[in-house]
Amino acid sequence: MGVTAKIAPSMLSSDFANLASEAERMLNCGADWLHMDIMDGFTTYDWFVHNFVQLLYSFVLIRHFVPNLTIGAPVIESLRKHSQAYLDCHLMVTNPLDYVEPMGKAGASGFTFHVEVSKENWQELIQIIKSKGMKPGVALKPGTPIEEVYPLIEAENPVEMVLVMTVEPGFGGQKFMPEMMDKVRTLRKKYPALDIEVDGGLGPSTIEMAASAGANCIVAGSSVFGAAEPAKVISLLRNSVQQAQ
Ligand SMILES: O=C(CO)[C@H](O)[C@H](O)COP(=O)(O)O
Repeated sequence: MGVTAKIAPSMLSSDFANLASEAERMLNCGADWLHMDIMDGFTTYDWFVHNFVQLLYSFVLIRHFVPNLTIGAPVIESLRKHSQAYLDCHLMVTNPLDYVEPMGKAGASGFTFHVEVSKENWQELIQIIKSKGMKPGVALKPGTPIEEVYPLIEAENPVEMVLVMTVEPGFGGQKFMPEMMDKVRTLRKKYPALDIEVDGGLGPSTIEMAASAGANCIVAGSSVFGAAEPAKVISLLRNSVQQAQ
């Protein structure tokens, strides 16, 4: 396949009050990356707008992307002071462009934005993300067809990773959606050297499906942080990806 396994514990499942030591613990357990979920909140009002005013989507009436609030650039900046790890940042926000500069300054390593909110400006986004020294990635929600990311992979200045969401974005601990594996298989067949990340519900019981479909970057939150021996889970995830290649 020509891609390497990257196991990225989702820090969303960590003890945020002890983020630096949780990060160090994961790296000592064998993590390659630390996955950082940046979310912008989603109120009842936003839900109404999101669901009933879809036609006005392109006029930017959707104010928030997910129904949860997590961390932002200040937390990335704080963590960066304690760790040289690759910080794989997943921006579940409506206006990713607003976050590029602060996230770059804070020390993010990867900046993955959502295709659903970047239809008009993905070229500009990729260019600015790269100019700030970050690796650009594009993510898609379960309901978004895979074809929507092809132009971003085939562009002259392309994204370097595709994140296939295997749960609805917003919360850790949800059930893995096996039907998303068709997207991964299609991507892997079409782009043998592409980094393909999966996120949501990954753990010992679901990794075989993701690995055999062709995913090489594995985000895992509750299965790693909830394990008595996280190192064993990380090692199992890595072995599954390597054996599938
Ligand atoms: O992006 C996310 C939620 O939007 C999380 O990274 C994801 O759900 C990982 O958590 P878990 O492994 O517990 O499902």
